[in-house]
Amino acid sequence: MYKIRTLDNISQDGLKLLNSNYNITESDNDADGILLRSFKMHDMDLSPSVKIIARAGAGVNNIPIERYSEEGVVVCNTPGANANAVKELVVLGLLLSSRRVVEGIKWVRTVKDDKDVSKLVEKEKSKFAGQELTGKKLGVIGLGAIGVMVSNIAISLGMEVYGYDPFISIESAWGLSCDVQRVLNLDQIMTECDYITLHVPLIEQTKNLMNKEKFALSKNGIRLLNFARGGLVNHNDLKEAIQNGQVHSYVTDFPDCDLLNMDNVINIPHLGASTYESEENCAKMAVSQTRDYLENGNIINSVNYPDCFMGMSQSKGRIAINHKNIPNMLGQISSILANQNINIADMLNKSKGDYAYTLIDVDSDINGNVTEPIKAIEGVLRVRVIKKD
Ligand SMILES: NC(=O)C1=CN([C@@H]2O[C@H](COP(=O)(O)OP(=O)(O)OC[C@H]3O[C@@H](n4cnc5c(N)ncnc54)[C@H](O)[C@@H]3O)[C@@H](O)[C@H]2O)C=CC1
Ligand SMILES: O=C(O)C(=O)COP(=O)(O)O
Repeated sequence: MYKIRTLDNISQDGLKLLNSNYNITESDNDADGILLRSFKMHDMDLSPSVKIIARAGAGVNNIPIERYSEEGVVVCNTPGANANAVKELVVLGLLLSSRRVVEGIKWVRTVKDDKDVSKLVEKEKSKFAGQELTGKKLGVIGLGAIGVMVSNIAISLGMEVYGYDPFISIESAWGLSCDVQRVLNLDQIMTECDYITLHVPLIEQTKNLMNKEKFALSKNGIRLLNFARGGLVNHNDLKEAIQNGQVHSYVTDFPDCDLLNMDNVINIPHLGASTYESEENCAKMAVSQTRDYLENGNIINSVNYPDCFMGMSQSKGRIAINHKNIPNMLGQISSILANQNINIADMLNKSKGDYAYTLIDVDSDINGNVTEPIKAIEGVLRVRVIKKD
């Protein structure tokens, strides 16, 4: 029986995929796997029972990945599962920053008791005139699952799209419309574009990516959209850029006290991924990845350990070892197996950065004579025996 802890609301359609071998636990002390969305885990010490953390979503800046990696815990996310939902909200963001609909709706509420609303509307509507998207230049920073979709839909809206991503994946490059213009440095996006939208992860290198220096390069009156993370934008610098007219409007999915009452800031309460479809997609992926890891040792969409897939074990037993990516690990593991006269039927060893994973199918039962010496190897972080059903 496996125990799963949920730290956020996870779609029931996903949780339904947990079969009768699974229980949801309320306790922090006995979970095998954790499912979460944006819950901040930085202050959370994990119980040694936890083997996998699945983020039903894309961003993993709410998880202390390095610390958990050292504990041999696999952290995975669900790439692309909520991208369409975010793309659609970005389209709304482009429109909200162009057409003064928000102010218009607020104003209409103030005149709702007026006897001749329609006459008043026609008289006052010029106050809320805006601009069109067609023909404007859009800079897309980050061309991953979301950035590609946003770029492509902006092309169909008639925008001129400039894309910047020095680390673009082959898959994203294939998915990107050939009408998107490739930009090799961020400054070009700043100088060329009327609209800029951010789709990069929040990591050390992207913190305050939008700052005083960047705003100083921009045209007057740009529209900045942030559906990625608040920390990508330096809020003090943004305030100044709004005050001096460089930024006409800022549409963000990450409201912050500093900006709540500012005109020209449209705050959305982190709704990018909040559609039934996206919540279901993310939860289903997160649950199935969690199950595959717990039941078969397969790693899918991990952000800290290498992806490894050997299907279901057809052998007598399977042993899964999370370890540091250092020399002679395989040599030491296989000699322990050899000493116990255990034959290796199949094996996979892969690494990702400082960490590695070894999955071995063996033709004999695995017991403490094997697992204890493997655990004692320097650099081994976790050893798990997975039995065939
Ligand atoms: N508002 C919301 O509800 C949601 C927000 N997000 C945020 O959006 C971010 C992006 O999501 P996805 O597109 O699904 O992720 P992704 O991993 O598919 O794409 C991220 C892209 O950013 C690029 N990148 C990384 N560092 C860069 C840099 N310094 N400059 C330019 N490009 C860089 C990567 O090469 C990659 O192509 C997430 O990390 C998350 O923070 C994601 C989903 C929902
Ligand atoms: O997937 C992401 O990165 C998101 O920001 C979505 O967050 P949520 O699952 O809506 O709490």
